Amino acid sequence: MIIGCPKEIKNNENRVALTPGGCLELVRRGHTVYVQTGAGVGSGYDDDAYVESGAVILPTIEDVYAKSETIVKVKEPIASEYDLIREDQFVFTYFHFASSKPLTEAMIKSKSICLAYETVEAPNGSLPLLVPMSEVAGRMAIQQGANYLEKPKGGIGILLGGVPGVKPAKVVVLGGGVVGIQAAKMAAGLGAQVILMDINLDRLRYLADVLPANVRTVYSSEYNIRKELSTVDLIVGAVLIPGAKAPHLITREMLSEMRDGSVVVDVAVDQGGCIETCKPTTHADPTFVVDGVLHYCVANMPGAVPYTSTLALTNATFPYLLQIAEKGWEKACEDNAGLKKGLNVVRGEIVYQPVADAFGM
Ligand SMILES: NC(=O)C1=CN([C@@H]2O[C@H](COP(=O)(O)OP(=O)(O)OC[C@H]3O[C@@H](n4cnc5c(N)ncnc54)[C@H](O)[C@@H]3O)[C@@H](O)[C@H]2O)C=CC1
Ligand SMILES: CC(=O)C(=O)O
Ligand SMILES: [Mg+2]
Repeated sequence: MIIGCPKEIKNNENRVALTPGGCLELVRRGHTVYVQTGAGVGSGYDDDAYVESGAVILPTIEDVYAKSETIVKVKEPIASEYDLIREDQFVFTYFHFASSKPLTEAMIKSKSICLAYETVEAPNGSLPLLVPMSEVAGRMAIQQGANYLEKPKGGIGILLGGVPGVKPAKVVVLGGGVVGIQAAKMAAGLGAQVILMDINLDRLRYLADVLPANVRTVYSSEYNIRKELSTVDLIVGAVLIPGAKAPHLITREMLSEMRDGSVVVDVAVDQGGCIETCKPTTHADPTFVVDGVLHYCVANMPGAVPYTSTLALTNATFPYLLQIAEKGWEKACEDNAGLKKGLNVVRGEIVYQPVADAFGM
């Protein structure tokens, strides 16, 4: 198979979808690997490392798309890439279709095959290609939240853990999945008073068992969320309904109950965000203020820590890429029902129901 790995072009996206180690495994098995020059630099891999692993370096993104049957990348194609993707080309990456109608329409029009990392399922129903980046983003959410709570950054001016004799900050985490548990652990470790909300009672039982005493689990409802708004310092948005547009757990109207200088970090922004006022931001310009509340809504948080994220991501994606390379995507999906769940758009049609529902298509 001919596999191409372009350089990511989203703002401050420093991850790369294929490491030299992965490249070596593919080339050994007789596959051809094209890597765009500089694709790995942000993650610590120069072109020479790929050449030593048997890859061919191409000078432009156009070359990579034109010469490859399969494209493996990290983030969703952005507008300048839409026209590079062609009929029958197989694209393996994060897509987050439900948050972007233009992307969905462009991929339908391309007649390519789009297999989205974020909806691939493991036999136990977990999302193995989302988990590692959610682990990164969950941890980062607290680092970022703590930073923006500082006064010079626009925050209310509170230290997450407080100090002896002075109370800590209050952190509310909406969604107790992978992002949620990592965020809660980090915030608790720093000494904050943490409230972790979910609607899955079994999950709440588990969270209550494994998390420290300064994390309180609460059933997620509008009533329970509203009760915290006037006293919360930091809210982390971490809900997910796989493949679907995120539900708005905090509406524009509810936001007005929060204090000036309080912070929301809506990690769920890649699926549209669970705070109504959230809109995607970049690492270059990560925040904006609505009604006195500082919003951090970066859609590619792990892109800022590529030395961690590239390895964590490719450890998970590579075994699937190998199945696709060895068998072709159709046979690989036939043999692996969880991989097949990643198919979102195939040759001009949406094949993933929550994406179709998001746009009434
Ligand atoms: N911005 C970024 O850079 C990144 C964003 N993400 C995103 O973070 C979000 C969360 O991902 P994960 O934690 O991996 O998902 P997950 O599936 O592990 O957890 C989601 C949790 O939300 C809960 N939930 C659903 N509806 C709820 C409600 N109404 N109230 C409270 N909880 C509710 C579920 O029960 C589940 O426990 C996703 O949108 C994911 O794509 C992940 C990584 C990076
Ligand atoms: C999952 C996601 O949005 C990211 O890793 O950038
Ligand atoms: Mg206000």
